[in-house]
Amino acid sequence: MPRFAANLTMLFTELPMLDRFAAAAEAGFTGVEILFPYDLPARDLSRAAIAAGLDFVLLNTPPPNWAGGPRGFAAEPGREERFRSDFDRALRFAEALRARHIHVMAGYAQGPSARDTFIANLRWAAERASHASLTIEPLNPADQPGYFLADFDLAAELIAEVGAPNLGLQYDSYHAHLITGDAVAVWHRHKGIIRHIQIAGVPERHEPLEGTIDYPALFADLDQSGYRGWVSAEYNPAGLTAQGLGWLPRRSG
Ligand SMILES: O=C(O)C(=O)CO
Repeated sequence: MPRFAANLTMLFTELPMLDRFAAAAEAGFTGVEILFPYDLPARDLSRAAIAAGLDFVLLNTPPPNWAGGPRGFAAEPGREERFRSDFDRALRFAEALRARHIHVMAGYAQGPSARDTFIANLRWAAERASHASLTIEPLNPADQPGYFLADFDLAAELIAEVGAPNLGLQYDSYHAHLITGDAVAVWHRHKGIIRHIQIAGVPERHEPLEGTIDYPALFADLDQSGYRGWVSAEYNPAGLTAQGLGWLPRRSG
């Protein structure tokens, strides 16, 4: 079985952030991620993760107002300086939290200049954080209209063009389904460069229980394919988080 992480931005929101760590460990998760952890001190988050015995798996580069708002701006021409200072902030958090991955968010821009800007920013970030693992993730255009990265083949192309060993693909089955209609095919097509996985039920983004994607089969396939990364639960629970965890194999470590 893969290792499972809880996305604490979306799961256990019945509790204050620092209490979500213990709840995730109690539920059987062995790792956590937070989309935008920037409104709490990194040392408090780190202490909570250590106290709960959890690995910190992933955080995102900050959006313009740190903990909310649009999804980054790495592909936005003219905002390179802001990208760099915010990337350094993400890096400081990632180091304090010993986070496995930093997800570099593209932001909202289109066309060749956005592509060039994204590539240049990714090259800069990959070199600056050569010891860190960076990811990029296509988001579906219904949820994030105008987001630059909404295509898995484009993401693969960009990763090849940047050519940095520490840059890989973040595959979210929910976004993959909404973008292509076949999330499992996306996994098979791109598994060679996928270094982080997020899951949700489709199309509602609730629990990955039943429906369009056969998750037990996908988990078995991840094992057979030798996937060594994390699988993160990034969904909006339909009710209380703990009541919807029937899909989670109890021992995921
Ligand atoms: O912003 C989103 O919807 C994401 O999936 C981030 O990982």
